Amino acid sequence: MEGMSDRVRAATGHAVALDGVSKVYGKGRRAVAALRDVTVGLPRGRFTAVMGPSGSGKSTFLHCAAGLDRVSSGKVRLGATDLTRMDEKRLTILRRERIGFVFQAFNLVPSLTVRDNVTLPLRLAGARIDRERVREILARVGLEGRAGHRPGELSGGQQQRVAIARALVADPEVLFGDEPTGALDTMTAREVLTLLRRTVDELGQTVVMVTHDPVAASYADAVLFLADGRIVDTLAAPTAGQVADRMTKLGAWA
Ligand SMILES: Nc1ncnc2c1ncn2[C@@H]1O[C@H](COP(=O)(O)OP(=O)(O)OP(=O)(O)O)[C@@H](O)[C@H]1O
Repeated sequence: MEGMSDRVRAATGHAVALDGVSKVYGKGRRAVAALRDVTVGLPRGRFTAVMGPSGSGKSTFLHCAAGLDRVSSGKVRLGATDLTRMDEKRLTILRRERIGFVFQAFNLVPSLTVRDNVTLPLRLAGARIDRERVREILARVGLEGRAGHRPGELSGGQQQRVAIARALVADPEVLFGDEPTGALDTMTAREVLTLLRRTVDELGQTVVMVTHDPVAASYADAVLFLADGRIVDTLAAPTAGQVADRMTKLGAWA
């Protein structure tokens, strides 16, 4: 019965929900509150961007939401699963099976081919590798014909697309991106953002992305604005101009 209600919940609502989440780094006089009582739901099948001035808590938010970092208080739920009650071992398995992560620095294994980089999470999990699915994912990210190449033989944009394929291969409930276009030139960044947008529109993927770039944020369905560890604003159907205005009001470019 519990499985049934999980599935009903899974069909709608929030892929990830934070409830009264605070995160404090360090102790005593050196303590830094990176998140302060954050309550928010990240809608399933949507693309959410997270913005805010430097040091506002964006990376901390992403890491807490993805189970990469522990919260100090409050709850984080992935679907119906409370991450804050899990031990390290179960969290590691959960991240591997249910979460995808894309970083600014791609984080590919240089000695492995594109195909082996993409299938690495499956092999680590001891899961069966469906060759047809791997082919399909490589085609989706525009890297058919590159499966045998190594990362060093690819452009930055292509390497990030390998990282996206690797993040998608286990069919994660949420794909998190921490400045995924931060190391790319404008044109290449657009290609990567278009790819992320298509995974939402065509696959129903949930995507949550931290960015500094108002144009990147404009690819999302909604933007959350953080300042000093709190969510201070949201914007639906954002344009780059609107996002830049809000960031200016937050003093982000000062
Ligand atoms: N490991 C840590 N130890 C101590 N303080 C930390 C740690 N990580 C982050 N902080 C502090 O927490 C606050 C939020 O940091 P966070 O990296 O989440 O911000 P951000 O919005 O992602 O910043 P940026 O845009 O500059 O990357 C900052 O004041 C930062 O100095």
